Amino acid sequence: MIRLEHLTLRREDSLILDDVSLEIQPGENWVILGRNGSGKTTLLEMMTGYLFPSSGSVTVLGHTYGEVDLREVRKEIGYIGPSLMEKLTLRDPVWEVVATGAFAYLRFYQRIPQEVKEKALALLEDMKLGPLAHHAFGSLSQGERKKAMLARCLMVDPKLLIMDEPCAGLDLYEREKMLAEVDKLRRRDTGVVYVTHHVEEIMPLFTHVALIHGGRLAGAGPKEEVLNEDMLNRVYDLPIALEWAYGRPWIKMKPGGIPS
Ligand SMILES: Nc1ncnc2c1ncn2[C@@H]1O[C@H](COP(=O)(O)OP(=O)(O)OP(=O)(O)O)[C@@H](O)[C@H]1O
Repeated sequence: MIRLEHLTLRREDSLILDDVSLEIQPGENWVILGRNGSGKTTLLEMMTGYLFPSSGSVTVLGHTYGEVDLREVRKEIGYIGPSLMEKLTLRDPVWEVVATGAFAYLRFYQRIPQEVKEKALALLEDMKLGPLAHHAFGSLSQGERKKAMLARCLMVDPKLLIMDEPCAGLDLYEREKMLAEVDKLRRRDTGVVYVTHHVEEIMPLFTHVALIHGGRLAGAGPKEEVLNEDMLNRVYDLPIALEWAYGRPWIKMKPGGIPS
């Protein structure tokens, strides 16, 4: 589904990505985990074709970037990230913001087909946002906006869904509601790539983890293999205790990590 081969990105004197290779097969759902500034967003932007590597190649859904019309590839990819959220019109009704996903528009300037409206309303209903469908998008809480963004992506039944920290800024309750919706993606034939800082967001839906550290892949593979205390201690430079419960990994901090 995605093949990244020897990706390197240089900016001025720094190496932002350093020889990253990763293969994501159909049926796998991946989390990209790493500290601030480790290169996670850069990697996602290469998968969506918004950024090109200094060297290496990116193949997504069978298309090698640089050889295809990226607009065509993007029709098959859903994306949730901070940059898109900022562009949406806050006074538009929620259902209309969701419906724009059918055409990859930011706003409608023409009549919206009835079947598109019905699909948007059904997706909102499924996410328990039905009662808010006719409210202004800007009146929603942060968590409700994120769920509406997910509904917007699902308007086209994407083959691949790329999510950049969708739970950032959410309180515990809103985060868990969002994660429950993310986990429901198991019912669909959509591959998911999900960037986060937080180990506990790795829901049962996810099969694989890539740990990125200083622009290099520190580990990549089935989540139970990659997520171990040695690896986390190394990447986060903290004495971390890891536990699996309810199908999710959780971390606890052992004392003595940060010098006082
Ligand atoms: N255009 C640029 N020019 C120079 N440096 C850049 C540029 N874009 C990103 N960087 C640097 O590359 C590194 C990786 O950035 P990136 O946004 O991919 O990290 P991240 O893992 O997503 O971080 P965070 O978790 O904080 O969002 C950072 O050190 C950042 O400052």
